[in-house]
This record gives sequence, C-alpha cells and structure tokens, in this order.
Amino acid sequence: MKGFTHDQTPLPLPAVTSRSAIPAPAPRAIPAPIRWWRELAELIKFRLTLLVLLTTLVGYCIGSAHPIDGLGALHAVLGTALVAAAAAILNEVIERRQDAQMIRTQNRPIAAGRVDGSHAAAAAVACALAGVSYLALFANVLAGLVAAATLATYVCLYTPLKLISPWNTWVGAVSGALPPVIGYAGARNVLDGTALFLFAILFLWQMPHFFAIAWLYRNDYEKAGFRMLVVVDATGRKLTSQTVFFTALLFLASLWPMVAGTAALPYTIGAAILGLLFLWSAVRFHNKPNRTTARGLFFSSIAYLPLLLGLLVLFWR
Ligand code: HEM
Ligand SMILES: CC(C)=CCC/C(C)=C/CC/C(C)=C/COP(=O)(O)OP(=O)(O)O
Repeated sequence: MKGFTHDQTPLPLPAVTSRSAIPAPAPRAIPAPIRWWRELAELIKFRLTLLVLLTTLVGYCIGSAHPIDGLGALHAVLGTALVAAAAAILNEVIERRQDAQMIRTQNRPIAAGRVDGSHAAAAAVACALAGVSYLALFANVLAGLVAAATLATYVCLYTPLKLISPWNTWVGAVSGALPPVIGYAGARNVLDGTALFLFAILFLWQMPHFFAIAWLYRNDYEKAGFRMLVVVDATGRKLTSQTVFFTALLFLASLWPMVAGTAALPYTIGAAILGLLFLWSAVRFHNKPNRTTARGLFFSSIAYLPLLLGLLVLFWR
C-alpha cells in the first residue's frame, strides 16, 4: 500500500494562514510505527469499530451460560473484528470521492491518496473472508453467516443507498444492530427473542446517535451529495421529531428485561435513569436544535450505550 511503504512525511496538517513574521517551527517527525497505527486506525474507523466490538462481546456474554467462556468470547470478537475492519475499509474505498469532499473525512488514507484503493480493497476482501471463516470455524456457522449479512448490508446496500435515499439510515442501522447478534449467535447458536431484543436496542439507539451527527455535519453531507434526512428535510423538523420518537422507543425497549424477568432490579433502575437522561438530551435538541444541543446528544449517545450494555451484562439472569 502506498501510504505504508513510501511515505516518510507526517500526515498533512490543515493549512496555516498566519501572517506572523516568526517562522513556524519545523513539524516534528512522527515515528513510523505511530504513523502506521494512525493510518490503520483511520482505515478501520478504530473508535467506532471498538464500540461495535463491545456490542459483540455483550451479545456473547448475554448468550453464554455462567461462567462465561472467555476463549469463546475472544473467538467471537476476533472474527467480528476482522469483518468489521473489512467493512470500514471497503466503505472508504467506495466513498473515496465523497470522503475527499467532506472536511470530517478528507484526511482519510484512501480519500487523501496515501493508500491505494485497489490494494486496500484486496486487503479488505481477504480480511472479510478470513473473519467469516474464523467465525464459522471457531464460533459457529450461524455467527459467520450473520457477520457476512452485516458486511453485505453495510457495503452493498447502505453505502450505495447514501447517494440515493434518506432511507439509507434505516439500512445502516440494520448493519449496526447486527454485531451483538453475531456475539449472541456465537454463544448460543440460535437466534431467538433475546437476539431480537439486542438488535432492537442497537437499532433504536443509532437514530438519535446519527441524527445528532448528521446535524453537526449537514453541510459536509450536502457538499458530498449524500441524501441524508438532514439534507432533504430543510426545516429539520422531521429529523428532530424522529430523534425524540426513537429515543422514547429506546427507553421503552430498554425496560423489556423487567417485563420478561430477565434482568435484576438494579438494571431496571439504571436503565430508567440512563434512558431519561438520554431522552432529556433528545428533547433539548428537538426544542432548540443547534451545535451545542446536537453535540450534547452525540456525547450522550456515546456514554449511554456502554453504560446500558454494562448494566445488562452485570444484572442479566
Ligand atoms: C446508522 C448508523 C450509524 C451512522 C450513520 C453513524 C455515523 C457516525 C459518524 C458519521 C461518526 C463520526 C462523528 C465524528 O467524526 O464526529 C460516528 C461516530 C461514532 N459512532 Fe456512529 N454511526 C452509526 C452507528 C454506530 C454504531 C452501531 C456504533 C457502535 C455500536 C457507533 C459508534 C460510534 C462511535 C464510538 C463514534 C465516535 C468515534 C469517533 O468519533 O470516531 N456508531 N458515527
Ligand atoms: C461485522 C461488521 C461488518 C460490523 C460492522 C458494523 C457496522 C458497519 C457498524 C456501523 C454502522 C454505520 C452505518 C456506520 C456509519 O457508517 P458511515 O459509512 O456512514 O460513516 P462515515 O461517514 O464515517 O464513513
């Protein structure tokens, strides 16, 4: 890959337009391993992928009998990690032109031309095949199939649909909701009501999560030609109403274990408190949509999910 072999320069920095007569200090060289890691982290969307893998681990823990089989969990997470990394890279290959037009993504290795798209695609396909086979061999075939379906919905449906219809977010939310199901299938080798519950939590959570982001980056999305709801809904009313609607549904769905008797009381109390705080954040965004409330909602989403999933694992029975 171009960026991993010849490139000795630090990653491009934003242009500095200072008129000061004092010469800027020469940029300090970044050690090669750090540079490579940064490129790889951008390629595989490291932080997003990390949370995705946490949901897989949670799915495994919920599906597994006590005590949890640590090696089994490791297999499920490793296999999913390979497929998720492949998904991120293929998305960046397909969207390299759009990514290059958006401020948020223009410095991604493929969009910026530091990594060759066809080499990256070949590596991603190898990674995807390795991940699905790994899951089929070391977890079970069902987990491998769910992972393959996650990859297919993300790369073959969601990614092209972003340029066509605002329904893309629903499709993307299906991809994002499947990783805990991979973990659950890896532990149980079946898909049942609990798998559906995990899917529903992730599906609903993604709506406020993404609508907050979409609001923050709506100019970027418009510039790149993405048909997100935030771009086609000029008033923003649909987007903010849907944000509250889905967060309220998420609140209700998160209380399902109380009704089904599958989680102890501390879970219900914790889920109710977290859900109300998240809902408050969504209502604040609805009543006054601006950068502050959108950012607040984004951070609430990032805090809510691991906390809720942590409670679920701790108090599941
Ligand atoms: C419809 C589905 C989703 C869409 C469209 C979406 C989109 C995005 C975008 C555009 C960002 C970048 C925000 C920024 O750079 O400031 C982001 C950040 C993030 N997303 Fe999502 N996301 C979705 C689902 C998920 C899922 C399923 C997870 C994990 C379970 C997740 C976890 C994260 C995390 C941890 C971040 C912050 C990391 C970072 O800033 O790089 N997202 N999301
Ligand atoms: C096992 C497996 C395949 C796991 C992956 C699951 C997955 C793809 C989760 C993310 C869901 C999603 C739609 C993210 C946004 O992507 P985006 O392309 O809109 O984000 P971007 O604008 O930052 O590129």
